[in-house]
Amino acid sequence: MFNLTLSELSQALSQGQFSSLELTQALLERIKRLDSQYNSFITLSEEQALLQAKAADASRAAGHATPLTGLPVAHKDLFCTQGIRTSCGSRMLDNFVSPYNATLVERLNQAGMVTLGKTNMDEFAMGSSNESSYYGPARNPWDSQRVPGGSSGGSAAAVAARLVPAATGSDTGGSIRQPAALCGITGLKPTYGRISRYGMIAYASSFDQAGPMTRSAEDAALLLQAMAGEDPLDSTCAVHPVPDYRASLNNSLSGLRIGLPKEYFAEGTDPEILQRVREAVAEFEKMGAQVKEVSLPNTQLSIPAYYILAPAEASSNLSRFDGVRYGHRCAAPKDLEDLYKRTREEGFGTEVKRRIMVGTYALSEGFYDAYYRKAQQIRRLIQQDFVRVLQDVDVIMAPVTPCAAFPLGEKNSDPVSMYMEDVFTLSLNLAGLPGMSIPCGFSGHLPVGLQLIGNYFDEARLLNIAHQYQQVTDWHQHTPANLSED
Ligand SMILES: NC(=O)C[C@H](N)C(=O)O
Repeated sequence: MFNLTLSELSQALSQGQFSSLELTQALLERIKRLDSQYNSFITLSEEQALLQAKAADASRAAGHATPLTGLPVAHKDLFCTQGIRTSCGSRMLDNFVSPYNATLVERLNQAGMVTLGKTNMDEFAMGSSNESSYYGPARNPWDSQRVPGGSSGGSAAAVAARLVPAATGSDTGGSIRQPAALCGITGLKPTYGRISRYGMIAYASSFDQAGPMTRSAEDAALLLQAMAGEDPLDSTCAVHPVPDYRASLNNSLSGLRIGLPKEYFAEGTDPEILQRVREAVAEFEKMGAQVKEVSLPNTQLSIPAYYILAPAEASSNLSRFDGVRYGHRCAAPKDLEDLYKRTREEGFGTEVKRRIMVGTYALSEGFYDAYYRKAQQIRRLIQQDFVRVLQDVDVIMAPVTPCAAFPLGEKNSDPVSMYMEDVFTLSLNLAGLPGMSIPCGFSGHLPVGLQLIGNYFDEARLLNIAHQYQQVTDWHQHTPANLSED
């Protein structure tokens, strides 16, 4: 049962092959047995999970099951969960239990899903390797000496290790797609505003977007269906109709126009990765797609622009962690200033402090025009590049990452080399566009991701393209060798 997708599990539950309670117990047992190898969970919510599973079985028996009823899920530890700790991977929130659920969590609960626990992540979602977590790094199930990517590394590792069939993630500059690529799973970052951010701990509010991390595009469609849609509690959440994502999964790709941005195929990327991406594109040509080269000329400006704007927003968002209202509070403060200083000194890790300082500097009097304003102008140019190209093509295809999963510790001491990991992912966040990562082969023993970039609110098309690819290839079904005996 561990290798089944959400869609297959849903069918097995409706046919009575096993109950949600049995499935939940089996997965909890498996997590307890294996997760010391991956460190993919920060918190297990066993008690609540068993209650939710029993309730799901009861509602199925009463004839009220939805396609998600009784299916297990894990949430990245930045989604607030009532009664279950939400740490955001930080000492600052190590003791924080939210009094309410994030809208996304609430919606999946309402659909009958069972929350197994909260997954590991880079502290406050800042990182591309999961190594900045206060709870220690998560590890890649394909090679435990390597990183799973970040910041949603725990979610990706848990899904890849078959500890849970699906998890939630968030993507500010690549945090769903990059770990999905490094762990060989399917990850979708929807259009900015497609899913409510209410109850998702804010990092960079104009970029942050939640999304599903699954083993197939079909499962991503199933989860997105329940997650997407307008929310009066988040004013940036889009008022835009939610289509039936599964209805278009089997549309033909004949005539599909694919753009390959030449800036994403330049030197500096692992040649094996470029080769796998080209092979994947050839599969689409066999299905009747037309391919042409396109140009996104401002691509090389996306890293400097993002690493001004995201820290600027973070420096503002994280000012709320002051030891007064909730979270960590230093012992015996002398006065208010001492309380702020020591609380923040003790509560935040190195990368978070670095970004708060960079962001505060970029926003400060006299530097604002040189950095923040310039970066906003670049953001607009990058967005215009995409808008122009997406008038001529239906989808842009590219690598997700410049290299496969790297060894733990390799980039940790050099922030810029870590930031370079995001070179192919964060321009989408600057533009607010949707993107996906799907497995498309291997570089050595490590998985490679293919990135699909679509127009605003065109998630249905991305899911259709990914699903069709997964009908003619089996990369998404590969399992890390040490797990195949289960
Ligand atoms: N949160 C993200 O999307 C990860 C990105 N690497 C960052 O550190 O900002």
